[in-house]
Amino acid sequence: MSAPNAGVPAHWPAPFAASPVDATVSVPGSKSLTNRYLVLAALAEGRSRLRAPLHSRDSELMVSALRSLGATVTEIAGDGAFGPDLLIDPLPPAAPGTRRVDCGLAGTVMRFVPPLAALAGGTTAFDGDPHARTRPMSAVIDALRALGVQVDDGGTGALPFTVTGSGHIAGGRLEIDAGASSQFVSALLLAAPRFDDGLHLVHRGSTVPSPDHIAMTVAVLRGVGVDVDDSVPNEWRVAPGPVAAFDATVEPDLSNAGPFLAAALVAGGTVRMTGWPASTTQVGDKWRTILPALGARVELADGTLTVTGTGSIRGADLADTSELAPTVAAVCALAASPSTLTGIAHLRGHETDRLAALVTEINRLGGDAEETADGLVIRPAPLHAGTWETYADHRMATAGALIGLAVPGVVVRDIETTAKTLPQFPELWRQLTRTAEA
Ligand SMILES: O=C(O)C1=C[C@@H](OP(=O)(O)O)[C@@H](O)[C@H](O)C1
Ligand SMILES: C=C(OP(=O)(O)O)C(=O)O
Repeated sequence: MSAPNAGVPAHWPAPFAASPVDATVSVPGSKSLTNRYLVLAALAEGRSRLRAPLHSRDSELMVSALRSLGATVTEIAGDGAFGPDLLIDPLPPAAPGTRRVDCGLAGTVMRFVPPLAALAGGTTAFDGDPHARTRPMSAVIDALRALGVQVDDGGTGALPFTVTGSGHIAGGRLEIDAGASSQFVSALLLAAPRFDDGLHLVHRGSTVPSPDHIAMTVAVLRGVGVDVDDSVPNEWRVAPGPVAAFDATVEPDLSNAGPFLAAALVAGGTVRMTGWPASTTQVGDKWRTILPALGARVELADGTLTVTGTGSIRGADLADTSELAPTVAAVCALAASPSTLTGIAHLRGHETDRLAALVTEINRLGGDAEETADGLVIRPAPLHAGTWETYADHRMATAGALIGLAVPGVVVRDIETTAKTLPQFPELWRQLTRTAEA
């Protein structure tokens, strides 16, 4: 269920803040948690309930994929402010036959669902948006083959491909190179309790990116009774065994909270984000250290994170910002001193090549951004009006909106691409800026 954005123009004039913002904001559920819970519910021993889940393009693609494999997903009224809860009845013991799965541009769908398709049996054809065909996939394809699953990809190592499963996977020891995406590790760990012998996964290669997302996978697995040993760096052991049916409430998406929180820094003023968890595995919890490094005051009290701009934005050297990087880069483009972002080379394989996209769009508005081998250098430069291209990337869209808050005349093309994880973005952004508009 996506909130309608009727009347949102293809060329969206980003609201400019003529005065400081002062707003209290809530955002819908975490994409990463919602899609992990959905996968585990499909493997569970009975009916699970997901409270306050995300309803967005990525979560709907996951629901459709699981339904096509034979799971039942039903909407039921709940307490969440952004849509119904979900009841999930797991995959049947065997699902022979053929079906198609549309991955859209969702990394979680294209990486997490193929192992499930192998466990379900039958033949599943995977494809997605045009850019999805260029996203790294070969580690999952090679892993499935090493586990004895037939995968036909025409030799590309990418979408589109077909998975033909026998309905079970023996498992055991497996080596992969997860240097291009943490989702390769998460995909295999999530399915592993259902492998006959479990899984001993070993990563060989350059550093695995986005380690917080792997920690989230391990925590969610443990939460449904799965025994996971991650005590050795770059190795994970998942014991075979049942996945307990569960009733879980999804935390708000702290990565999507980022642009709203950063608005306090960019426009000045205060933004209060409700529902901030006391403890979490979401990478977005890093806003509590990133935003102060860029010049904001941040306070967490009684589940509300309050961010206050101090009137100046300073640059910073920040490592491993993962999916937060586009928002961070937008703030850095408005900073009074240089910034260096490192540990994000793998963003070249995200929804678009985010390093190239950020450099192109920041510089198009008069900025001074440069790609490095593993990130970005952004130096102070006065920005001017212009069009901000989004490349079908939700986080490029929100980054453009953030810059438009401080620079009059920024027009974001295809703001509706935010529907990937936050269909309410244009409306929530409008509410945020209402107090600050000229
Ligand atoms: O597992 C997940 O939910 C995600 C893992 C990360 O992927 P990468 O490791 O490819 O960065 C992150 O960037 C993505 O937005 C979501
Ligand atoms: C990289 C992202 O998404 P995906 O889950 O499609 O990889 C993201 O949301 O920033």
